[in-house]
Amino acid sequence: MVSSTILGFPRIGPNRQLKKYVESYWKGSTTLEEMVNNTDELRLQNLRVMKENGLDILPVGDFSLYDHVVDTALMFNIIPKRFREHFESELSSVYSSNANGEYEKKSLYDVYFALARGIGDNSSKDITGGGLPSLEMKKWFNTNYHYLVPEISEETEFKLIHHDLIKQFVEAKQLGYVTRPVVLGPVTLLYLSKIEKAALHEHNRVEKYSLVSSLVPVYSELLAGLEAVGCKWVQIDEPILSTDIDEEISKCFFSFYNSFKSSLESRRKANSLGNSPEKISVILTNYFGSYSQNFKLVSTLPVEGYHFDLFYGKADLNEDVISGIEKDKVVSLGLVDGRNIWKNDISGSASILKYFISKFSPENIWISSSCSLMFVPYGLGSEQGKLEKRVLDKLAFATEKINEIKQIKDSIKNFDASAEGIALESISNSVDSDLLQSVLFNDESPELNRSLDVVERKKIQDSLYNLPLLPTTTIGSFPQTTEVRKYRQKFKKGEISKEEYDGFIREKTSKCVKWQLDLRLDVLVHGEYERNDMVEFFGENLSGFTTTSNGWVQSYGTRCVKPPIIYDDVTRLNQMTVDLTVFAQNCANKITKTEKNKVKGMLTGPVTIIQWSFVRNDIHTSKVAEQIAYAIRDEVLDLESNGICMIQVDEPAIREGLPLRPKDQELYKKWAVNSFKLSTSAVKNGTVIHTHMCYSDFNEIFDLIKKMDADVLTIENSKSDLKLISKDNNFGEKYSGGIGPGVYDVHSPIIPSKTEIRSRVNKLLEVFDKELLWVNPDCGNKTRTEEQVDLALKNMVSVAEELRGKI
Ligand SMILES: Nc1nc2c(c(=O)[nH]1)N[C@@H](CNc1ccc(C(=O)N[C@@H](CCC(=O)N[C@@H](CCC(=O)N[C@@H](CCC(=O)O)C(=O)O)C(=O)O)C(=O)O)cc1)CN2
Ligand code: MET
Ligand SMILES: [Zn+2]
Repeated sequence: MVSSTILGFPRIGPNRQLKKYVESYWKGSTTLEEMVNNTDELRLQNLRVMKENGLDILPVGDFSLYDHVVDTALMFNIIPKRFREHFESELSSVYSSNANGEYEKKSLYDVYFALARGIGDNSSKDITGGGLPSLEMKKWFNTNYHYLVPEISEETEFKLIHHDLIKQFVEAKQLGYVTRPVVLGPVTLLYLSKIEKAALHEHNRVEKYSLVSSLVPVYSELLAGLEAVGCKWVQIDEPILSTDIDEEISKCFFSFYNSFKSSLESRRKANSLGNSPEKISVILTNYFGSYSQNFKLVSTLPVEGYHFDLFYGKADLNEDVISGIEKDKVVSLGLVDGRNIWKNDISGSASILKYFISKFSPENIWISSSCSLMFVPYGLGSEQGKLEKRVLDKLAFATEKINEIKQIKDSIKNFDASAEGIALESISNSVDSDLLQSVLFNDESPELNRSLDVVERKKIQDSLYNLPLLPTTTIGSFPQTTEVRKYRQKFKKGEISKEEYDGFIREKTSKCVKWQLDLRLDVLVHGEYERNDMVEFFGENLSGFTTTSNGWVQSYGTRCVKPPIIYDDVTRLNQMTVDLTVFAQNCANKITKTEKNKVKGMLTGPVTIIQWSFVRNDIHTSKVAEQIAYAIRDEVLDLESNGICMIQVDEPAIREGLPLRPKDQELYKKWAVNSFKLSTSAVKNGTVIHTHMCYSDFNEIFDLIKKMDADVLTIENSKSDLKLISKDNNFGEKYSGGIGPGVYDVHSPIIPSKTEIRSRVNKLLEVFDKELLWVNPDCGNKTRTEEQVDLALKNMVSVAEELRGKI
């Protein structure tokens, strides 16, 4: 019989309990023991829910207190030097304890949360002094989840420093669950990691992947440990297989999986006590796309099964791939979409399943989710009676998706493979039709282009606004304090009136304008106090969207987002931001008694709205982008006609949306760029269009950024080691718009010193024309405290003012 399973389940709990449990421990209002008990209970609750909803095999090790990549790094002792030194005594107690037995638990949690959050946060009063920066955060493939980047150096000594995964397996087994531990694979781990320059003579990839041989012993120790306690299957995640891997990475796969197999075999021999347990099997797991040509390599690896993402990797429903699967392998079919919230087409899924049953033995087939279900909300329970029925009827969140897997399994009960033939053509992909009809695919359309180029526009803009050299600005949001969130919560619950809520937001906004003027910032913002989130807010204000009351998804650590759902055609019903932006501009005019300081309008662009929402899948995404772009375009024009002459359209997710394989990227780039241009190009040449990006590698999307044709680009830069401004790139010569690479990292609670900011600006001045350079933080201020923002911006403005006289 086929088995039902999933690759992973949401960790945050049905009501974001993870956030509450972990954050209250950080604040010191609960003890470590309470936090551990609470989160253990959450983890066990997940197992119960998975089982009750019909799964045969449950994942373990998919749960995490912060992030599964940092979990893996810590388990294998990948701890950067700054933390190893700081926690020397704690770590030695961990190392000296018997990994099987009890180690000093607190020590390891301290190290873990320090890696994730850094040391020197605002829980200590020492917010200005140094501190240890956390690991860098990066996007997990093309999702809005962020993982922590492990740092490997020549001093890294891979070793298995605890046995928590084995303990979790045993615990689940004792509770009667059949489970499959989930482990991040070695090649993907290296791919995601940062190799400290010290480890390499040249920053050289060959050496990075050669480290894989040192990972063989730790993985084989872990798997041998699991085998010894009766574990039959382990899921090794290698989503890097959804990208085009090169020769080096292919070799790395080949060498790891082969050496690992023999290493495990020697451990078995060494440990053999007569009654050796059944051998553990590996299911190699790829998701977010197809294996495509990588399957040739994969099919030669000594693993016992493969997982296929049959939602985003439908290309694998192909004779070449399927004929490469040996008959005795397990095939795990990712039939239920782990990235989106629409109900499954059960009969379509059943057809795919039937096809596989006609080729492989049912005992060797698993029905699964395309990827972990952590990218969709926990369950529809709390939406009942709140969401419109016609929308609710179309949805399946994580819990319902498990149920769908069971339904798919049940639907083939009476299927007789020998009687009913299923042709491959009947289950493989169809091609999109009338795509090219959209204005987004017509580069020359006047709707997409401004009448003057960026250099000519700058001349007009300079004459209008009289900004100083190195103008200072912020990215938009100001702190979303507990007070702000409480007011919004009360308003949503009906405890305060709309008038009272609006009054409070205006008061915050006017104070924020005064604050910025006191700081002597040149271009102001209104602060975004009225927004719960930069995407959800627009979802609440545009037609065709709906928002949920509890549809949270983890974005990083304990931070979550509530992606809106796009279920119909999108139109703008009313002005969304004009009132408050004009209010902020009037506040500024009143205070300065001039119209000198401009307030920048603040909107989110179509690509980011799409990327951070759950999008309908009955039309091509570019069509949805076109609809949103027209709505934003109307808003931009209304802001302009109400006197707002600088307008920022944020596109932080533009890099994240880039398809994983180069062959799919051109189409995306076209509609992504043109939907931004459609949103912004209707304004007068004197109106300054800003855009903002973060979590992007500037190098990778430079051409795309240039084509967007914004007047000013502010971009995250401080965390990525100033890669952007390395002189070799010549960006200074190639980019002719205004540019504001962030001069400090807003995601760290540590206050940037003037020295640090000055050194960054000076480096930027070596690369970019001083007439084009802006001075700003690298992202919005919403997650910081007001005190942190005040100190950081004071330093930033002071540096800009000093330098103006000197350059
Ligand atoms: N969608 C999206 N994706 C993004 C970003 C982004 O800004 N938006 N930024 C990047 C980084 N990601 C981030 C993701 C989340 C948060 C974040 O701070 N999230 C908040 C929730 C923000 C929110 O929507 N809050 C709501 C709901 C508030 C809430 O939780 N209320 C409490 C009660 C109020 C209180 O006492 O705090 C409750 O319901 O229990 C609001 O403000 O209205 C959190 O998890 O804490 C920050 C950055 C990349 N991806
Ligand atoms: C994740 S990008 C954030 C841009 C937004 N304007 C803000 O300042 O919060
Ligand atoms: Zn940002």
